[in-house]
Amino acid sequence: MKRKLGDVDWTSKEAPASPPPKPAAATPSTFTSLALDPRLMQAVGQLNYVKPTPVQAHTIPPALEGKDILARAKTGSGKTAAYLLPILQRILEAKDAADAGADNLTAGLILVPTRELADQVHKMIEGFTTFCGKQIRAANIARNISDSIQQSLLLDRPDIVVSTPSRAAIHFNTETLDLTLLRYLVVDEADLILSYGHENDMQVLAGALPKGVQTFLMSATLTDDVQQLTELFCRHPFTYRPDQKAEDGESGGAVSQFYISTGEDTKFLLLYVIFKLKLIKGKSIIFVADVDRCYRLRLFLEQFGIRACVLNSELPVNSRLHIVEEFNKNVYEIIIATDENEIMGEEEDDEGDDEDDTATTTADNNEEGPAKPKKQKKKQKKKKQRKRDSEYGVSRGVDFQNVACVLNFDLPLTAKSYTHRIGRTARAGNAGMALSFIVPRDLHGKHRATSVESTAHDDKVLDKIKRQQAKLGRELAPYKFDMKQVDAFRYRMDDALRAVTKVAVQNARMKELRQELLASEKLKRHFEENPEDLRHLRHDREIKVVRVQSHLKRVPEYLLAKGQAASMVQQGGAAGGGNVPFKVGGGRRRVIHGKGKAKGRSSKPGRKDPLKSFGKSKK
Ligand SMILES: Nc1ncnc2c1ncn2[C@@H]1O[C@H](COP(=O)(O)OP(=O)(O)OP(=O)(O)O)[C@@H](O)[C@H]1O
Repeated sequence: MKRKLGDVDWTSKEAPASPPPKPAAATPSTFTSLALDPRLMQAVGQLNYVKPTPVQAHTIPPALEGKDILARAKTGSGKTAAYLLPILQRILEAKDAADAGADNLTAGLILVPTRELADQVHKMIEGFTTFCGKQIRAANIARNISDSIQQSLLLDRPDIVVSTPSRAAIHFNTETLDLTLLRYLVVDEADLILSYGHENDMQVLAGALPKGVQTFLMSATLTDDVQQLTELFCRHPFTYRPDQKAEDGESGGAVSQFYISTGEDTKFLLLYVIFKLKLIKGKSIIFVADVDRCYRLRLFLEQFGIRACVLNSELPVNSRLHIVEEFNKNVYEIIIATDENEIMGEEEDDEGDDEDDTATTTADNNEEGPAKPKKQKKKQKKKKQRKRDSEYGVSRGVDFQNVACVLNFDLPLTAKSYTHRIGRTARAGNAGMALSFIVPRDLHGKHRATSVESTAHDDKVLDKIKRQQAKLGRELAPYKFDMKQVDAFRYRMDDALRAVTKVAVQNARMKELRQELLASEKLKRHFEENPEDLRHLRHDREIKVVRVQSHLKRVPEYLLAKGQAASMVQQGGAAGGGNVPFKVGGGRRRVIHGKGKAKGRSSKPGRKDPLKSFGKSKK
């Protein structure tokens, strides 16, 4: 266990050899056949889990036998329960058998890269232990609470500690986190943990583990980092790494992926049309390149009466957690998010990167990353001055529930970021769509809305994404709007965009931050005491820093009348490009696919193509 991260030769990207997963026949198809404790089974039932997902079915049995687990399974496939259930089962067994000291030791340590994830995992533990009385106690020490509270939580020797590596290492060093009797270690989002700058902390923790700890490494992609951690923490792990096509087929819920080639200004136009006419049915997450862009989009949409929340590393952690919580309760329909930590961490993918593309592993690479052009470095330096939370993460691991569409308003800089972003939809077997705006080289620069550096790379990144997705048997299809119809909305877009000046964006950013800092204090109490008293605290209030143009809030009839006959969408050229993605919902509704040749026709009888009927919209 005392090996150093740097000791390992990572020239091969293959995971260490291990037996292949057992054949499907040997895997349990129901939770009952997993023979879990009745208290856990009751919770599973309450959570409406009908049967184990493939990763759960394959890994829970060997985990219950005490084997180390290395699991690579797609985003949203249920990896959290795949490690929590066997750990909880074994802790309950130990307690029932009145194992010496079982009541007074920290048996499980779960390491996650971000605070968002720590919160989520802790909530899942609470969910699974609902019927265990006080038998199992878990503490989340990544939370924004004072050191003294963290210490008192740890001194109480919770059965399970959920933490980021840095928090865990701090408490280990001050001897408040006692790992001497640890039995289970989980590294969740293992492909990320090093790229979040946790290398030194992982090293400290690896050296602190007692012999015989059972390790779980869970990841959506297999990178060199995962391999590095495997060597460091695992003993001949049982490896679950299904063929991606089979995985999609088995678990359902693959993401339908589309892209639209467009100019920078037209991105705003399409955004306005898509959301004002409610062309997407259900909740959406819009990803943008940086914090300013969050507010630019929010102010832009606000002028049309479209409310959205922003989510970025600048907001206090309590606000961020509350926003995700409320979004999952369907209080909000649109989140505009940045994933700046990922962008900072991995500006450059190597040519030919695939799903296993390499994340950087320097301890502080949230800020530095690999060598970059001077201009980029300068920009980063500027960003560094802003107060960012390096343990913020939204595109990875966070369980946004029932997201119909991930809209990449700005394309990410790497294919890996793309994979994680689109993983926020089509979770737990649901359908979902990813739509990406691409600014091709020839349209780059022909705009005045804003200059975002990332757009200069869109062509290149799109190629990488396509190659990566093709390897997984998935495809990105072009999607074309009938721009004649869309253009009828352009002057309104122009009016709105003109009002969103740089100063307005800065004011909005400051105003929001002030408000959220105030809210954060309330939220702190809320999280500690009573979750019910903050229903009214909304994060999508109008920011009101630009002049009100009330005419923009409604769409005149004459614009809608034009849409009666023809669909606003022209079907795309590539195979599968005829899909009409814009009717994706939460729950278990499936994407409606058009037939491809017939304009906008739904493949399901009795259901209308929403784009075709947009002329009748009551906007
Ligand atoms: N057996 C199941 N049946 C139904 N829903 C499930 C099941 N297992 C997990 N889920 C739900 O699926 C969603 C995704 O699970 P989870 O967050 O564990 O996925 P993940 O694989 O860790 O995703 P990511 O890689 O993005 O972190 C959660 O809302 C979870 O409650």
